[in-house]
Amino acid sequence: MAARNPVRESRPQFWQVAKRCCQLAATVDVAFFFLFHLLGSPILAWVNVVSVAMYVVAYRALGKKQNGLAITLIWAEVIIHAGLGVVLIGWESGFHYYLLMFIPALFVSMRLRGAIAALAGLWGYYVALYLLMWFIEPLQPIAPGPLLGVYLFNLSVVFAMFSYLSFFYVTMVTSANRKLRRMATTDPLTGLFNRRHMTCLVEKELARFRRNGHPVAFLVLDIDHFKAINDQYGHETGDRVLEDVAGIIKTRLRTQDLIARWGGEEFLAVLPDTGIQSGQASAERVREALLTHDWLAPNGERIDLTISAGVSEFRAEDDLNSAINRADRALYRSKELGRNRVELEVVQEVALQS
Ligand SMILES: Nc1nc2c(ncn2[C@@H]2O[C@H](COP(=O)(O)OP(=O)(O)OP(=O)(O)O)[C@@H](O)[C@H]2O)c(=O)[nH]1
Repeated sequence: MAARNPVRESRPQFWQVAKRCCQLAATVDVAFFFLFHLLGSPILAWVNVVSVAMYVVAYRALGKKQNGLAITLIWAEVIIHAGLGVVLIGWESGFHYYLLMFIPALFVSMRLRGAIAALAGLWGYYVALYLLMWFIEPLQPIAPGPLLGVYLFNLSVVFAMFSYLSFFYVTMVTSANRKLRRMATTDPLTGLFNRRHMTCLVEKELARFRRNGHPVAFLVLDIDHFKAINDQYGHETGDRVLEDVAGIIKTRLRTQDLIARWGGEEFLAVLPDTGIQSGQASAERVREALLTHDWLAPNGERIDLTISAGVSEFRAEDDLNSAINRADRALYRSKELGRNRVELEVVQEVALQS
């Protein structure tokens, strides 16, 4: 049943909270069982035994992902229990507050149209109960003192449950936002910035560069013969290599450096406050770290992994693309000159100077 309902399947945290609520509600009902015996209201006392049984079944149903059955049981329990509580000992018992707990839960557990229909039904039931108690006296009234105690107890439980639900909603929304932001800005495999986000970040960095004139170095790093690694050891090993390469690049550069997965096996690093010579030194550091790392395939074979890199420095007349293009040209030269090396884009600079 649950598998056919994408709304229910898409909010697993809600169903975790529903399980907790079942535990909490069952505990409260056990307390009520003894309380109403003491207060001389046996019907309400025994209602709690049925309630606990319903919560146990609902809890187990949630565990088996039978969410439809669970929500039906929880609904039935609260509606009957709240109704009986009000009819037997009066509106002043505060049992009706439990009905209000459904309002936020409805919107999380149902599609909008269903939630609105259920909300209208809930409102009708709540109002009908209220009006009924205008015309009839409670069927099993209890003394004013205990009635006040029951009211305060119910009010406190509803306060606690609302707080818990509100805390849950805020936590869920915050974590969903964080996840969305991460998905929108990072590459899932390596955890580095993705190309789109990197472009935004670098544009900001370059605006800063234009203001204060500090140098910015661009490093384009590309794994050599990566296709052969994939072909020989499989795509999964290729993925693991990419993750590890990203990790090593990160550790070898500074925290303020911006690093992205720019293409399949190509990485872009933008180093603020770094001239072309320092950029070259950083690229060399990365290249050596990757060269000396022990790259082992799952079968224990050693993988020979090297990278080639091209380095350029941002110039006042550049835009993002022209600076990257120069680093790319240097990278091509590294590949042409035999790979496993770092080249600078000096051609254009010489041309401009002459
Ligand atoms: N495992 C894995 N492979 C990828 C991924 N993205 C791109 N590739 C592979 O990277 C390889 C890149 O191959 P090429 O562009 O020929 O480059 P190369 O083999 O590294 O050769 P050179 O760059 O010339 O040294 C291709 O086989 C892609 O399938 C990825 O996310 N995971």
